[in-house]
Amino acid sequence: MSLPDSKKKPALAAWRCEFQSSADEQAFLHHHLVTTRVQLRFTLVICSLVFLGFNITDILWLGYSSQTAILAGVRLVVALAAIGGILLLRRWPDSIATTRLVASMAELISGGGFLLVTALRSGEFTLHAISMAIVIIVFYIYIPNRLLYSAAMAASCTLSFVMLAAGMGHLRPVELGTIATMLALTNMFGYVAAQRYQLLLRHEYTAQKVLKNLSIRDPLTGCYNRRYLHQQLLETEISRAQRYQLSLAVIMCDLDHFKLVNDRYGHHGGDAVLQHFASLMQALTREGVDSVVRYGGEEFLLILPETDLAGGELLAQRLRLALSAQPIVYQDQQISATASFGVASINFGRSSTSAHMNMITVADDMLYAAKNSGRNRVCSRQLG
Ligand SMILES: Nc1nc2c(ncn2[C@@H]2O[C@H](COP(=O)(O)OP(=O)(O)OP(=O)(O)O)[C@@H](O)[C@H]2O)c(=O)[nH]1
Repeated sequence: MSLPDSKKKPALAAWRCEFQSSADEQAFLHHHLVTTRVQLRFTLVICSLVFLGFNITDILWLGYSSQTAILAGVRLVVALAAIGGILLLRRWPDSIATTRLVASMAELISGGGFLLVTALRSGEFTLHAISMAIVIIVFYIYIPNRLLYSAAMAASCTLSFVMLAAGMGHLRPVELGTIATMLALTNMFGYVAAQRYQLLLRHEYTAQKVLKNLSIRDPLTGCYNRRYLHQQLLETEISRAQRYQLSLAVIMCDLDHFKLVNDRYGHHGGDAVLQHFASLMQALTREGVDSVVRYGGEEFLLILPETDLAGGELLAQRLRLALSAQPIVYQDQQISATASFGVASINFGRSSTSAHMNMITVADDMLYAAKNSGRNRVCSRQLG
């Protein structure tokens, strides 16, 4: 388990505007999923209403003709696809893949529908170019999708539009060139705006994570603090062990004669010993499973899920030996340190008592038994 670094910022890929680590990106997407779904639903509703609403302009331009009926059909298909997307989002609310699929389908179908409308109303390409610019902005900004997907959809839609305009629009070269340039610029500014927005969201997420980390950890050692232990950690681990009828062990440990270390090497020397001991505990425990808490000044608590008494004792002995085996180097001096350990474990599969209520107290009693019997040793007791 590595010592968490609250100042470390995850790297971002500039063009994709995603975290370079896919684990970080997935965590961010999950964190943002509810907002993304609300935004996507809102966009689908508004876009399909606008799409349907433009039926009026079809009638105004073409009257009641077979072309108008086809256009109405196209618009209806786009609106129905949007409703299908909303239903999919409701069916799989926790799926990032579904959200992306719906966003991409929305871009594909609305882009295709829009191109069909322009082809069927081919006399108004200059006006359609304005709508095309709006469609590009909607793709980049309002449909929450992977930036690369949005960019690909917007660019291919633009290209198809320009080709349609060239083939069917009866435009002079200068008009066609102006439309193409204007739409290329719209793509460029849309991309830049989306890029800034995506980066901003990820910076904000990183800042929130750093702040959360700072609020639950001890600044000197990087271990969890006692407030986090009592507010969340202990209850979470006990409930999980109870639910799945598992063993849970805790180790209370305390550096021996630490006052003497401070007296001899100064407070900073003492701090170096605390940091060394903390990083030993972080290194020898399971990352993402075990928790190391700074319980008091030079007292630490380890919470070890799915660990029986023998497992807890083994870890405590390993830590004890690792600490005593190697002196800590501090400003060209070597500081020898030892610690005492109290282990308590409970098996929720066998225990029907409320013995876990005083688990920490028992570990603390064992720690003082270790201190009283000479220090630099491990004492343990099974609960329940
Ligand atoms: N350097 C440093 N010292 C600390 C910190 N927090 C607590 N201490 C010191 O830790 C020492 C604890 O001393 P005691 O409680 O007497 O215990 P001890 O000397 O370790 O003796 P035993 O626990 O009985 O082996 C005190 O001198 C505290 O000032 C800290 O963050 N940094």
